[in-house]
Amino acid sequence: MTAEPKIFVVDDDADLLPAMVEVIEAAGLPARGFARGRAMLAELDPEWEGVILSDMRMPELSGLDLLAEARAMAPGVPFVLITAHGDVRSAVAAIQRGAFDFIEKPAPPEYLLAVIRRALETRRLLLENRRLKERIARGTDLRARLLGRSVAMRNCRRELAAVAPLEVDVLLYGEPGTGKQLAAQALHDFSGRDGEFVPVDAGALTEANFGALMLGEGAEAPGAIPSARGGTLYLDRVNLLASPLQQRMLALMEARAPGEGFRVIASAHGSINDLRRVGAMSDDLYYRLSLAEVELPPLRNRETDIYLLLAQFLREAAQRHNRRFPDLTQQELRPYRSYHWPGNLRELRNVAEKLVIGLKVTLQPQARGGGVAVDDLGYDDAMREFESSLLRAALQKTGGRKTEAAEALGIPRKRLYLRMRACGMLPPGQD
Ligand SMILES: Nc1ncnc2c1ncn2[C@@H]1O[C@H](COP(=O)(O)OP(=O)(O)OP(=O)(O)O)[C@@H](O)[C@H]1O
Repeated sequence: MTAEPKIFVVDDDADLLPAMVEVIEAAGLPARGFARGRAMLAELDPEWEGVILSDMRMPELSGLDLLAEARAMAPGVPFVLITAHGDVRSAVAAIQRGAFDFIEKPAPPEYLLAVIRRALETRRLLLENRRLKERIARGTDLRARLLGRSVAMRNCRRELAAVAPLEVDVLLYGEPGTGKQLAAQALHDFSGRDGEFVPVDAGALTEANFGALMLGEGAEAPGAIPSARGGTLYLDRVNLLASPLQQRMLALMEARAPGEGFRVIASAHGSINDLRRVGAMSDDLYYRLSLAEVELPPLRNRETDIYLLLAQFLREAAQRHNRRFPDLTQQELRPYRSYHWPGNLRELRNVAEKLVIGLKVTLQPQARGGGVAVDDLGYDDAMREFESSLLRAALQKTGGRKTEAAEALGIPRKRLYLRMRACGMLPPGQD
């Protein structure tokens, strides 16, 4: 039989062993025979979904000794001992030492098969139960890391928990400060991958430094890709990766050996479709990353989370600075819910920090095209923020058609490109 064996049969009797394997396989259960216990132990994997059936009397390693070693190596794998007729003492000892069951010789085939089927079912239920518990633990832990009770956040966590263990690359998208890097780290931690989580700012990669930073060519450090082998490469701001570098990245992703490669989690401020519309992403990379994309919702769409997050960030800041938790009146708190939060959770965290150390906080009322708190961003950044939301809105309205967007804004097409470049919406070299 070529299928993975479900039953290991151990017996030193050269006639009985093949006969038992034959009976079991005839019942549709792939089995493998071993004349020695040690040979079986060498093949035993603690995650195996099968069952061990072993004779009691064997010269090298008795059935009871084999039971003890198998229990130590793979405690969840059921072990059924075959004892001589009337050998009550061995049968009792086997059960006391954790055997699943015992069978007296000579056992009718139907009885043997019934015991094996019961043991297999027990094993299946045990593994299923464990996987279920792991899934629940993953969900609970995600809740503790990515805070928020809003429907948007709950959906987001559900999607993250679903993609975490899969062997697929992921695109996380959302406005600045919505928790993309936090989510990427959580995806890595729950992926079951043994390797490292290696973050790289794709916006800072150039043709000149790509080889050194990504592959370690001519550099002292090993490079991000070798470091992420068996783990996760977090490509932050993938929308800013220049087109030729997108091609190089894609080739490296395609060359990954199954099971040994690095998983890519990319982040961008827009969804895959947005990025394609503004021409920031090649079709090839698009198809690679479009399998799994998860949006991190903006804070203004998670109104019910604001106080909860503020309280948490205040607690953390108070602890960090060894200050007391600030008293805030209802009136002082009211603007927090209606404010636009362009910097999202990062901005809320900064505000909490200011409140704890006693600095003045001014939340500007929302302006059209995205409210911006000049206080927190500074004039230049605030203007850029305003300009990019204006450009994004025009492009969105025209389905990404730049000529029409330029017309709608009343500026020449060339100027639209220049302004998109200035706002980091176009990779260098594309116009
Ligand atoms: N759901 C959340 N619960 C608690 N803290 C959060 C949550 N989301 C984000 N944060 C915190 O907000 C800050 C910004 O998060 P993060 O750096 O992950 O955002 P980002 O989307 O990657 O930002 P950018 O796009 O600017 O790189 C971090 O301090 C992070 O710990």
